[in-house]
Amino acid sequence: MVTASQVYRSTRSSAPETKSFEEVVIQGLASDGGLFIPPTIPQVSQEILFSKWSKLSFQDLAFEIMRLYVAQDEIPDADLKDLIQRSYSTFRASDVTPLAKNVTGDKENLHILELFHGPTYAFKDVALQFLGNLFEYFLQKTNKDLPQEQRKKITVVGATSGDTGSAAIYGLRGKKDISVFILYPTGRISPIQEEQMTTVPDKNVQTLSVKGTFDNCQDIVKAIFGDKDFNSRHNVGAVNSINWARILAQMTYYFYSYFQATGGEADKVKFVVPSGNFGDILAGYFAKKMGLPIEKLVIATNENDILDRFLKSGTYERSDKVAATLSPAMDILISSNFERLLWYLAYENLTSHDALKAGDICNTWFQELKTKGSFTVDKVVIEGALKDFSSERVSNAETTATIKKMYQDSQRPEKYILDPHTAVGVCATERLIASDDDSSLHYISLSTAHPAKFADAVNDALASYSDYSFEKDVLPEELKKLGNLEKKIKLVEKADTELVKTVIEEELAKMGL
Ligand SMILES: Cc1ncc(COP(=O)(O)O)c(C=O)c1O
Ligand SMILES: N[C@@H](CCOP(=O)(O)O)C(=O)O
Repeated sequence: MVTASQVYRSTRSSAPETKSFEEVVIQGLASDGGLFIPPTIPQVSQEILFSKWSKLSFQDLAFEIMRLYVAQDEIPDADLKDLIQRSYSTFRASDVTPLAKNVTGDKENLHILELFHGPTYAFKDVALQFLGNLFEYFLQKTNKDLPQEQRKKITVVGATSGDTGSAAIYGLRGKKDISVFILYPTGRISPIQEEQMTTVPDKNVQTLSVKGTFDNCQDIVKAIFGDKDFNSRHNVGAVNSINWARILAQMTYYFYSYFQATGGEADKVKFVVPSGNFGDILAGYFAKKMGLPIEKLVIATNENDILDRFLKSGTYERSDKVAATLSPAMDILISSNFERLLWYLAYENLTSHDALKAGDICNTWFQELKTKGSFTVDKVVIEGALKDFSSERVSNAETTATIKKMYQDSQRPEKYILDPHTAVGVCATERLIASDDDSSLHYISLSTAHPAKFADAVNDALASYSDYSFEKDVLPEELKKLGNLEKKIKLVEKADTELVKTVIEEELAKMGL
């Protein structure tokens, strides 16, 4: 039996058709340009949450959550468990996403959720190790017993501001019937991020360094998905958080860390999430809507603050003026996943609770964004958003000051070193702790990357401390070796969709897969 939360529809569709989990994972982006969502969010009772789920391991919890969104017919229990076990066996931490509790001592209840213990040292591994195995699983089923020339092949095309790219590559390298093309903005990712992506020798992987911004790369990827001809020739697949499986896999750590922080009690918890494309925090929104009693989800942005401005003004505005900040993976002005949230806000606001009408409204907003460069939502929509979210904007100077402050003041462990994205979140968290002045609240601040990935920002903040050494205190052995490996980069001189498509087809021919 398929339940209501195991079928999907596009955020822009006003037609009754729905899709299966497999269809949305393989297709990535809906053909009308919208994103896939489950119109019904499953509900988990407080009884199940606190007497059952709070006692589960990360992997068992992931299974319980995913089961609600994936029908048995599509992935039977044993296969889903196996996919989960294999995906998290590559992590360096046995509990996958450990929580550093009370980092600043007992008074603040400030807990840091370390999401960087996967193969590429960023939170993206949590979802992309799983998505890589999921692509392989579905392809193996489809291609079983087919001769080579009839096998279905997927061409993954993704955009990265630094972390998604390497996590996708490590999730998909060497996988049969899959080729991977990752676009990144030339000169706007850190040297280690570039080394991680470009030193992978597998034949099925190619990085494309594009002259432009991350938003340009993301626009090209979306245009490629919208190109019916190209798509039917190459079966384009998505690894960005437009792919629903990314959001699904990220839900687990909201539940898991909540139970770790509160000891399994239903205490008040705020999650603070360094945000760019809005995929990470959206997983928290689903956890909250499923019944986890989250007090608030706090969007922490750097100086590229479209989300913060939207919550304050109700106007979502396209702009080309992306600032290069100390947290470059969040240098994003168009946050893909915001569209998913807007669909639910439109839906909740309709007294008829009509999914088709919600699709219509969402479509109108995004057509306006395309034609006029902005759209404005009603006050009630913003009021709806503010029930679940608040936002904080953090400057470069505050980011540096937070890395320093944590190094000086942390107690468990001492001299805790933050990456600049995590520092944006921790700065926002410290602000809230001061303004809330409520010792019963727990704060879980998401640590989205290992500091080794952002040497310049970390060294700028800490170089003046005589006992600090990046090589000794921060850089893992595994990352030290990357500098000696050969790099495979293809430069794309202009952020142009046609040019990128041509390059992909040339490279695909060379791969000969
Ligand atoms: C290190 C890091 N932190 C935060 C973010 C923002 O996450 P999201 O795009 O899901 O909002 C990203 C990139 O997405 C990232 O790479
Ligand atoms: N910060 C990301 C940008 C892409 O976001 P995604 O979550 O939609 O893949 C990156 O590091 O690439």
